Amino acid sequence: MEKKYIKNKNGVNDMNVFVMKNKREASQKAFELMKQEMENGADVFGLATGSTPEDLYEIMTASDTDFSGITSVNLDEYVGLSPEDPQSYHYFMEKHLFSKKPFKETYVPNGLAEETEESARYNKIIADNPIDLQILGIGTNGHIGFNEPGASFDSETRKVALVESTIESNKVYFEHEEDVPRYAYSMGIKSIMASKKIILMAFGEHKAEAIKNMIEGPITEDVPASILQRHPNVTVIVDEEAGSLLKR
Ligand SMILES: N[C@@H]1[C@@H](O)[C@H](O)[C@@H](COP(=O)(O)O)O[C@@H]1O
Repeated sequence: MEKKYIKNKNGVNDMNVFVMKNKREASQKAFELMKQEMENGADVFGLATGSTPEDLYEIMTASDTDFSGITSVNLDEYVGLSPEDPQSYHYFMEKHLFSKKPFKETYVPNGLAEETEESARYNKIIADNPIDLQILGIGTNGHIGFNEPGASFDSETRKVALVESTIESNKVYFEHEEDVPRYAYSMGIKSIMASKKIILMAFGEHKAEAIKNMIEGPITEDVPASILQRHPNVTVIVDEEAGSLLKR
């Protein structure tokens, strides 16, 4: 089952919003859009971590689609974690996708690198590999990547401090709360906005408020994802729970 809403906004771009029955169907939809983009020549993907894209990555790995011509650029990484650390986003990407499907090139920020050098290195990677299709999740507070509320819409890759609610949400992935890193390297909002197309997915009731604010609320740095209203090509794919507060 699929319902499509185009949210008309005065003076800003329309967003394609698909409300799907569940995460599986939503991820299948995202995969179809991804394949369409590949047929249209897309060869650089911006990729995300977290529970949101897990099913999409599973569908990608189970498919016979060839990704060996695709370059991927990930959104973020925890500062202080090595790529081999099972809690790192490097490890997550290897486990869920890269170890199963060969890509041409894969980039993730290096959590062990020094701040200034790493930010410059990653900004150059993004400049050299303009993103055709960016996959996004969303935090319960409306963050994208690790761009927390208050992040400048002009931001590029940099070291960011995670806010308390993000640490709280992410502690389920760690044995002890004090193990959750307090900082991350994150692609900035300006770089996310530079991608040609964006697919943002969200699942579960706990995301409903963020989805409503992102699509129907004012464009404000207090809700980082609200900037997507200004992007010319965004598709939002949610399950019924995450879409439950949207106006029909
Ligand atoms: N930095 C990541 C984001 O890229 C992700 O979209 C979000 C939601 O996570 P989840 O998909 O697990 O709900 O939070 C994390 O903190």
